[in-house]
Amino acid sequence: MKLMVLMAKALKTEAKKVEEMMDDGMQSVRITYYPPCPRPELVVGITPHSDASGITILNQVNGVDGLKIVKDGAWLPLTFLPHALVVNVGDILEVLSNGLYKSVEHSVAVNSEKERIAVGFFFNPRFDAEVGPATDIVGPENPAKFKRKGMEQYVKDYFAMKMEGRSNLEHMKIDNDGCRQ
Ligand SMILES: O=C(O)CCC(=O)C(=O)O
Ligand SMILES: [Fe+2]
Repeated sequence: MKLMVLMAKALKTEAKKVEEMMDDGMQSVRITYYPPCPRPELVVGITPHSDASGITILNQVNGVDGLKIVKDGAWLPLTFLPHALVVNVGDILEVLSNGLYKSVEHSVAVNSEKERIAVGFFFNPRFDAEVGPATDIVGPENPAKFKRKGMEQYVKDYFAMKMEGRSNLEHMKIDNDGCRQ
């Protein structure tokens, strides 16, 4: 929550609004177990996606790497620093910032010898909040790039979609000509 509010402050948006949006928000945890595979190049641990969340905090519990992110259009394997957590920008923060923060596309490769265990904590707005660009940063100078919808609808739409690249975010985009899709 604090992190999300600080990131919002950096956008010069009203932090109080973000605080209200996230207060008592939906939080979830995903624990993923990646069994070793002798031919890791033939399998994927998790297919490429961006998280639908505001932010995600990842704890790579047993120190086995595997996370990859897209940076400057290319896949980059990550090494977690010992005892460090990784913080990912999710789709909601990209929408809220009207595209200033970019949600990170990521995937996970499996290890040929070792199992991998990771725990992801997903921080989201409250169910009755609205997901959309912060109203105080959009205007004629910075037209909204994303649609607005209630968090409940956003979650329903997300689960109705295949987890594939940044498809969730594409869904939220407003047409280039400014028309709502
Ligand atoms: O295993 C990881 O490090 C990442 C897992 C992940 O991307 C997710 O649960 O959304
Ligand atoms: Fe993820």
